[in-house]
Amino acid sequence: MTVGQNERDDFPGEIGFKASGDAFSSRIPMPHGDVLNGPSNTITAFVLPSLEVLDMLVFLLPSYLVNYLGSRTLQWAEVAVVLIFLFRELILSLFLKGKYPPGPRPAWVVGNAFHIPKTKAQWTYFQELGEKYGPIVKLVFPGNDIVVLNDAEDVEELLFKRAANYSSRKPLIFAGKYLSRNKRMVLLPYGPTLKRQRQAFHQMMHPRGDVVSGYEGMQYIECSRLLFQILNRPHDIILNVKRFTASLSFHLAYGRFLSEDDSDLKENLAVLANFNHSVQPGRHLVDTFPILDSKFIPDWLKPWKADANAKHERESKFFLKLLRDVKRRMDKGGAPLECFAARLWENQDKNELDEESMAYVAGSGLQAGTASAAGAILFFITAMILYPKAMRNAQAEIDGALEGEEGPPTFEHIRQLPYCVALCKEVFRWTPPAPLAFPHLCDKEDIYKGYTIRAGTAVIGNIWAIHQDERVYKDAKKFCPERYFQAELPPGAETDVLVEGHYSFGFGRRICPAMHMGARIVWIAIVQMLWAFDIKHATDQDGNVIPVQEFAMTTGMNSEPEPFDYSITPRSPRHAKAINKLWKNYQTSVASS
Ligand code: HEM
Repeated sequence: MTVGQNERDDFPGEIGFKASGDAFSSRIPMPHGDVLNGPSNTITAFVLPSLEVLDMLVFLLPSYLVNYLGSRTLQWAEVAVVLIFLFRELILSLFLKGKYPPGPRPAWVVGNAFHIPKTKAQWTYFQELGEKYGPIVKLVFPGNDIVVLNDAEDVEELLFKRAANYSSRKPLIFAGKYLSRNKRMVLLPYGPTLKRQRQAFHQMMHPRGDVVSGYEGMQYIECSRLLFQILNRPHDIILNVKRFTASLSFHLAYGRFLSEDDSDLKENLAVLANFNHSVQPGRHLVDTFPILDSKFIPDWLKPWKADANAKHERESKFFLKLLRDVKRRMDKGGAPLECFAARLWENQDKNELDEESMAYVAGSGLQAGTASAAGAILFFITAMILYPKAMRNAQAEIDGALEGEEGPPTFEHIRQLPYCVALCKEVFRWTPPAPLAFPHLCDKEDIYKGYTIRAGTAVIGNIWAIHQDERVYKDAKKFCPERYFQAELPPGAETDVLVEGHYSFGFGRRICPAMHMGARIVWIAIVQMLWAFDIKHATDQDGNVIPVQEFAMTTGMNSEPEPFDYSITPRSPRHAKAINKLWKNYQTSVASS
């Protein structure tokens, strides 16, 4: 079946994209070309499955014949293989050429599985494919295809406008069925469970009587801790930034500070590492060949299952402990708790979520907030080293806005800091912290620009490539806040402005449900660090500058800069004094909490 365009959004609990009429609003104003929708091609519905059968035959036939019919028939097997091969090539050239998006030629049986680099950033590989084959590229994987979209126009059409068909996720056996027991939001297929979880997330983002700004108090506390720690342990910047985002996410999720002995932090990072590891493409064979999970295969032949179950036990215990602790504090009475988990307990009946699902919703908040925001802040630091003029412009703007105030800027200053707003947006564009977002799944066969996209295809929006499009972003490789600069922000734009003009928070109905919160976390950390510190190249013993390699970044679902050398120093003794004073004040409230 071919899916119609612009199906209505009937999916409540969404924030971050506006349903205007039948279409989703676009992140970037793009010149939309005509979409060349061809008719549904019925031949392909039969031809492609037949090709897969042929591949299977080629793979299985020789061993079958040798095993069951004896070695004399081997010659016949060889002839059969050659004939099937020729027949397959004929079908390919006669019927399929041009029906599917182009891409690297798949190998038999394994398709393009071994073409995707494991160590090099996958987004640059997909970008290179885009340059070679055109913006829409197809890769063949056993079990399902991948279509990569390297152009904003195609992302806008498929992932936003046709979101009704492109908002699911590929079912993952290891990470989804066993490790997360089908409760982790980011892996949920499109359907009622996802709807309930996103609805719950939406409520959490709206603390009592106010919107995301209701969580500002804890953001100031964690920011002042970050500044204090950088001042006192400047060599540990990566750890300091990660502790900041983990601590803040923890605070937002459970309404308390991380334990002083770091046990919460370590457990959170260990659980997060288990998950990130298990969703890497090709990590578990069972996700490529789901038949390996068949009930006819005994458990002792599935060692991966015990591994997934053990990891589930660990994370579920951690998330449940934290959730129940919030309930205990709520039952004790006193001031109402302002955190995600408290919102979940209050709305338990309305949301129809069981206890473990609630634990996973709050846990998802904790974990998703930790990695992406840290990546963005670390990329900001590399940008300041490489583009000192941007840093000086931002600092001059901050100094002008504060007019002799003692402390750092707050959210109240956002309208007076349009250059800093532009700088933060440019960080999201220049080096998106989740460069491939998370693959969406095509539910029903679709035709787009004359290409068939089969049901079950994973569709990846390559944020990296889209953000490097020279037609939209001139000198795209350069960090240039000026491209976003608006001297005056439109009234009421404070919440939206940071998430507009780029795709760093993903697409359509799976767009990051905490994008406003995430963007504000990055903004406040950036402006307070700019107020407090000068960030520069490090120098060696002879005073030579130690270079920082632009775009040297880790690969995986989330990305951050590879370790780099830097120098970070307080801008003046006055700033150092103010940082110490601020943290001392907050420390008293931390100690009494
Ligand atoms: C700079 C900060 C952040 C960035 C850049 C970011 C980016 C993203 C991206 C790219 C996705 C995938 C979207 C897609 O599939 O199209 C995502 C999903 C998600 N994010 Fe964020 N995020 C950030 C902060 C946060 C925070 C603070 C939270 C929680 C408090 C959060 C919670 C989630 C969740 C639960 C999902 C899964 C949504 C779904 O699958 O339906 N994120 N985020």
